[in-house]
Amino acid sequence: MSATLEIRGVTRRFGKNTAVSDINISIPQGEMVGIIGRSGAGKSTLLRMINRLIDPSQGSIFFDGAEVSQLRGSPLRRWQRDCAMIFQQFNLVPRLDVLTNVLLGKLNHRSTLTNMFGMFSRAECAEAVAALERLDIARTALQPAGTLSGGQQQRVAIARAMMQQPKVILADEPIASLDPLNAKVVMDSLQDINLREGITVVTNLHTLDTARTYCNRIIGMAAGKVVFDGPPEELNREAVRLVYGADSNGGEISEAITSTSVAFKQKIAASAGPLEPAFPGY
Ligand SMILES: Nc1ncnc2c1ncn2[C@@H]1O[C@H](COP(=O)(O)OP(=O)(O)OP(=O)(O)O)[C@@H](O)[C@H]1O
Repeated sequence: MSATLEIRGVTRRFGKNTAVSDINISIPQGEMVGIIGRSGAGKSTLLRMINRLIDPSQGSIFFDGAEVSQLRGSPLRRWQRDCAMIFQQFNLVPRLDVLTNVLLGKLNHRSTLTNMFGMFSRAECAEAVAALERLDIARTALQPAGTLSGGQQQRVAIARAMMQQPKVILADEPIASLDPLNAKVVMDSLQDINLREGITVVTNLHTLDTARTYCNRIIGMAAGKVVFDGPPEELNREAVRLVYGADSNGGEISEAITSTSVAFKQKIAASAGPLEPAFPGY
């Protein structure tokens, strides 16, 4: 069954500041969508509204025809299970072992009573190990999660998300804290899940080349609005300028400064002079 995520006229204000302004997006099931934009463009706020970590000030969000922006109680918990979230800082419990962290993804599937006893079934443990194996980190299963590298921790977070058997995965800057090689492993994993399970993936990304490489649709945000929505091949120089703006000297934004990929780093190193980022964080 194909389920579409619909964002209709969604606005979010914080006091007088409008973080997200009248956004309309329709995402059919199975798309891999990258949301790009400068810091403060409203990317995280948008994802957090979809998952209902915060509520819209105006507008509605629908999934498979149901208005998720109105859900309360157990239907809301079901939506938050169907719509798994991955964060830049992994959000694991560092002192708990990796396997238990992954099993925590099952909590929303179980009754409060079962959760109180804290017991996981053999089938759930086997599922968690299989999720870790798929992400090539099963050997870390009994280590405290806090002892793993950033890249490994993000893979644990993805395994935990998979335990929710989600229909949608929202990833908020999933590779922003990782070195380029770990970033690639994490993006490869998200892409594999998208392609093999048909799970919709919507991910905020700081780096344009990552969005181009992995996403079949790119949404560019600037000042809370969608200023680009299309396939990577349509994201031309003019569209990039709309999303990121001109630099402080009025010059063009170079794609390389929105990149952390190994290929771009090598290109920068080989270029004639040092490339100063026009704004920090990109
Ligand atoms: N809880 C909050 N309270 C007040 N203002 C907020 C809150 N969350 C976000 N904002 C504001 O909303 C705007 C959009 O922030 P948001 O974090 O969504 O941007 P972003 O594009 O995700 O940026 P970044 O890439 O730096 O994470 C910013 O002006 C931010 O200061």
